[in-house]
Amino acid sequence: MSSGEEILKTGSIRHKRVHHSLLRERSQADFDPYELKLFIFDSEDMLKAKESADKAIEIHDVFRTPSEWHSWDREEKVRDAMRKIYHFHKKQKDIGFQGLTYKRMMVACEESMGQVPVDLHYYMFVTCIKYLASDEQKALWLSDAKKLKMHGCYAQTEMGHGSNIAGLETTATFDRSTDEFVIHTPSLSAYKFWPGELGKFATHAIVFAKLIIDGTDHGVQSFLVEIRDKRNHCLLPGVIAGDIGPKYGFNMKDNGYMALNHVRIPRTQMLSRYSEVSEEGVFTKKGNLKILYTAMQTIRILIVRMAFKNLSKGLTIAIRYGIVRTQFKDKAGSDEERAIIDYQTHQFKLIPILSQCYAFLFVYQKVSKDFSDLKKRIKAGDLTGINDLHTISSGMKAFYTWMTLEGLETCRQSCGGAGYSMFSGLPGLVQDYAAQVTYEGDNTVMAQQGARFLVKSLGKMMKGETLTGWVSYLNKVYEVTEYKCKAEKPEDFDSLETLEEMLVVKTCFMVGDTCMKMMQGDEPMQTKWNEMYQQELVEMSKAHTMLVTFQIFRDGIKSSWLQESTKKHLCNLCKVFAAHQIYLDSAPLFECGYFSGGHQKMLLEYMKMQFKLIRPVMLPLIESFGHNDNILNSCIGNSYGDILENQLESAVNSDLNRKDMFPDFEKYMKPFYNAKI
Ligand SMILES: Cc1cc2nc3c(=O)[nH]c(=O)nc-3n(C[C@H](O)[C@H](O)[C@H](O)COP(=O)(O)OP(=O)(O)OC[C@H]3O[C@@H](n4cnc5c(N)ncnc54)[C@H](O)[C@@H]3O)c2cc1C
Repeated sequence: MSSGEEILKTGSIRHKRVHHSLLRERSQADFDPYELKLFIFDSEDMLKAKESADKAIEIHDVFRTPSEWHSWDREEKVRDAMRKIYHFHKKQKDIGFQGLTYKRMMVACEESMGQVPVDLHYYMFVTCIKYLASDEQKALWLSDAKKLKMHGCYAQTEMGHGSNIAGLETTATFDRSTDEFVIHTPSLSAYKFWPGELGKFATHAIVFAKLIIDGTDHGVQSFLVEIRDKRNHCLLPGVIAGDIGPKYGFNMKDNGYMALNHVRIPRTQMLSRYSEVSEEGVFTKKGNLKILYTAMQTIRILIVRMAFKNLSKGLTIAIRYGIVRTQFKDKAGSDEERAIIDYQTHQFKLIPILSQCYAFLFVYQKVSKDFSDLKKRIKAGDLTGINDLHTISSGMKAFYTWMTLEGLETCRQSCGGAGYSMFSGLPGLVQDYAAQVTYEGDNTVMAQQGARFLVKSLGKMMKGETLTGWVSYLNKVYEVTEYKCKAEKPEDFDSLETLEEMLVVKTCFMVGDTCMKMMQGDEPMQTKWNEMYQQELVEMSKAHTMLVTFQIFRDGIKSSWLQESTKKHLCNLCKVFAAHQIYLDSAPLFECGYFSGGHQKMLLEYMKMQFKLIRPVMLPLIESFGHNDNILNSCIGNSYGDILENQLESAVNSDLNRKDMFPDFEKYMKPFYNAKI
């Protein structure tokens, strides 16, 4: 048992006592954390929405997630999610959200509720109707979809075809005699596999299938197919569907499989904003298909948002735990153990992730704004910038989700054994997030889209065109690779201009070198892309994305309305972001002769200097993201710094402790103890 003095030092949720180290670190903020919080949530309105949602959740048990949630099976988790979304809809009018739009409430609540059985419906199905349906179709379907009278899923992936959408096998054959399409799954590899909400819930699916008219293949198109009878929720004739079973994460989601056996739908259910089939069976394309990028853009922006939301959750847990958890006495005779966050290696683990978290936040704000400007331009018929935004967001999708997954795993490891317990909340974060590197375009494939744009851009530049936008730095591609680093001591790296120069030189060298290789030799382009230089292409795509991220982060800080006292810390994080990216892979800078002996060591020393500045404000910087204890649902990352009582309580209440004796113990184990076998 602990002594009275020890007890007072610990955080305790039960006794509403905050750990003294967290109190000290919170009071250490030399900037206004509320101001930063306001900035993160973008507006007072949004922050208020979030705070109202938090309050409503506090007073309504149904929204709260108990610690036992971590050990629930799939069925319990799905039921919990259904219950939450039902009460959210039902009580939205009288639980303190008054005056806020539905969308704002939903955004404010989504994190507290976790995965619910309608998010794919809203993010994918409703978005598809908005972007792919004709005006007449929208008038028919959109309102029902928004009200959930129609619950839809997005059925693209097949067992045999994921990244290569052109290879999909499901067919939609036009039958002129009945004015219908016949949707059919011709083989095992054509089974739809993975769509979220298909397994148990969806009444409708947007099915991606090859359009066949009179034996001619017109490529993949999308079709609205009713799959379950709304009266009894049974599958309709010709539809075979179900849940795909347990997964690495996302286990509260009913990802499904589906085969369609000659299912007939009216001709008018082909989504016809960009292509259409007439009664006579004439296929026509209309509008500019590039506008379709805007549908993808909505999801990609959401993915950038999910990156900093998830990283900030993992970091809130890891930083609080790092401050409260102590190991080893530093000085002989001292009673005090050192907080693990004060070990240099611990700061090396967490501070670069904190810098990435803020970088992604600034990028999210920038691309959201660029996207809404782009949508206005598109309405006026101007598509300028659509390619640029599309390709930079492919790279962001790939590299941010990879970095976030790695960052979350690092947060988990930084909590030692406690981070291995499901009750810490960290394994669940890693597992659920892991899907993001695969869905919405596998990362390796996305990274290559970014690379393709760079190769094309360099080609244009070499033909004499002046590049603009995010690739404008490539205008000086060969000139900058002649630069030499002027740093003679660690302090010389302490300038945003110097750090940008390093990133520019590195990217130019990688892009220039790879593109040169792509231009030489007689091998077919496909061979060069897929067999000879694919790794270099992906690496240069990363370098480009990191450079653009740094630039957006830096410019965002400069142009923000934040006070200098806050900007100073964000600027330090921005410097860490750049220095860490170079430190992780400085080989290209040595290869092109920009770096010489000693520079890597100086860079390391420079990062140590930066870490000293950031360490005292790590807690207020991360707590500004405002994740409350219900959202984190972590026995080690709560706002009280209660890592002992709470951890033990979670353990005591866990599944295996509900029965004194394990089932079948008497039969299989007891005989050993009684020497009977
Ligand atoms: C949790 C989750 C939810 C999902 N939700 C949906 C949904 O709602 N609707 C839906 O339709 N689908 C959904 N999917 C499916 C998802 O979109 C696909 O898994 C994804 O497109 C990748 O396809 P695949 O699984 O067939 O992998 P593959 O394309 O077979 O890729 C396998 C591996 O091969 C590599 N690879 C593939 N092509 C190349 C290449 N050209 N060069 C180099 N490497 C390559 C990839 O990098 C990957 O490592 C979901 C998936 C998950 C995990």
